[in-house]
Amino acid sequence: MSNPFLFLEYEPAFESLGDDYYDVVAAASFPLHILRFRNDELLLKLGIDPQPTQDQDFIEAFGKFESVTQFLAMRYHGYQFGEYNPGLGDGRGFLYGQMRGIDGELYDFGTKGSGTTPYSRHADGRLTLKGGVREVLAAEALHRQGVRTSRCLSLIETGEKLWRGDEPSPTRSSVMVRMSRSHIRFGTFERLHYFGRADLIKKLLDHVVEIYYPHLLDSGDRFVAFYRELVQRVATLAAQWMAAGFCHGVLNTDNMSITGESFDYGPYAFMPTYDRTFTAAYFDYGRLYCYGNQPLICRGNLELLQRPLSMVADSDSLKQALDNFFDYYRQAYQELILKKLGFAEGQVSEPEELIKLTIDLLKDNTVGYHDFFSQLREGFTPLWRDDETEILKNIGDLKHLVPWRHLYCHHLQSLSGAEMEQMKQTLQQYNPTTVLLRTAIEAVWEPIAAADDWEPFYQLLNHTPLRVICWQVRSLFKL
Ligand SMILES: Nc1ncnc2c1ncn2[C@@H]1O[C@H](COP(=O)(O)OP(=O)(O)OP(=O)(O)O)[C@@H](O)[C@H]1O
Ligand SMILES: [Mg+2]
Repeated sequence: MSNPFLFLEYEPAFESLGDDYYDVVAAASFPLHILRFRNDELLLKLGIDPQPTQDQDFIEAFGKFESVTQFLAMRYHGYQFGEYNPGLGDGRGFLYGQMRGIDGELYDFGTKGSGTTPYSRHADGRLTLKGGVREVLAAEALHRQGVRTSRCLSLIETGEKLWRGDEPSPTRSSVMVRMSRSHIRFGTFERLHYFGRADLIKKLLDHVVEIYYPHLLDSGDRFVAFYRELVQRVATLAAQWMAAGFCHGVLNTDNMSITGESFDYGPYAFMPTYDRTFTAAYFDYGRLYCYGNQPLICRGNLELLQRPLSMVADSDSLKQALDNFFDYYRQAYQELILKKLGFAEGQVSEPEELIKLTIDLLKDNTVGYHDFFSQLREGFTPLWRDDETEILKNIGDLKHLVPWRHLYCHHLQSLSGAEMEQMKQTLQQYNPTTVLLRTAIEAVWEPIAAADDWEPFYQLLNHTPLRVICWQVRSLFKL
């Protein structure tokens, strides 16, 4: 059986823009290739049957880099912690190829840890195995919580010794392949602005609208229409992170995708208790990218993007489009928190007070952010509607609990019996059973580091019952 990755119909969309936007690079060769993770769910999205796909196929394509495509290190700059950095670009990765999913969308395979490029700046071009494990886990956890995110297709251990300041060293190496909706970043446009290339900005914008926003092709000013929709997508993404209790950690403009998708999971963390100052990156001394700042930072990054875009689009219209950011954010955040509380869309007519009281309760007590919602999911019974003292009765003596229970019960009383039944499902769908707190990640990493024991890693990933995947395979291939 031939390797499906070498026979995919790759579509060189980004490559066709020409070499103003990238450098053709070669992959490193590694002393060892052990496949540590393969994402069969993504194969289904590409129309590839996982069953005959061998581990060796992944290794050949995404570890040894046998390929039918050219590898492109994408050029970009970015604002990092507020400072403009013109020395960026893919320094340890490249665009491996682009292909259509069965949904008709164009996807990227992008590598991380695949060797040096002209943008490596004296660094080694590598990814630590722990870094790869962390990125796989984050992407899958966020995906399961409904966050619009890139996902990892494969992680291969590569047998080199790496030296890092933030991991006990030498540490193990890996190479990852990520599937994302695009690796074009805000910083891709910022670089073109830096060089004063309005022509290249226009060409790239035409490409972005054509490929990623085709429904806007007939809009009056399609560049402004693209920006308007991007504002909404990024505001929604920020709301998804906030509801998931997730702190991305490095919201530089080179880590912001023009499709409004979340990606690059380096020093991220899920917060244990509600704390707006919770900060993921140890080097973020000023807490610039703390949990509570994320919406504001996203808005700020969108504002910075107006500089390159205004070289080819009306700047007043761009400014106006950004005015809607916090309306979009608030609406998306409210909907998500209501779902975490078990309510379906439209069931709570004036949700502001309930949401405020819920956040006050989480903020002013030491109850875990995820634990609170887990207890709702586990404890829920339709009887709560008749007796508010039964609601979360074992959670302990919390500040704001009495008024919170009263208000929650009031909203339950407006639901029908059928809606109360549906509530259980909503609570289960929006509140995951496993949360990726730092302790959970360390509990997965320690056995790998100490005894090369990968079982806890696979267990943490294996939420989706096998029968669901089998069913998907069967229905896809009409078995
Ligand atoms: N070990 C390394 N070798 C070479 N370049 C690196 C290395 N680590 C980071 N870089 C470069 O530093 C910049 C910032 O890194 P950052 O951690 O945001 O991105 P990344 O994680 O490498 O990649 P991505 O944003 O695609 O997930 C990027 O240009 C990246 O390519
Ligand atoms: Mg990055």
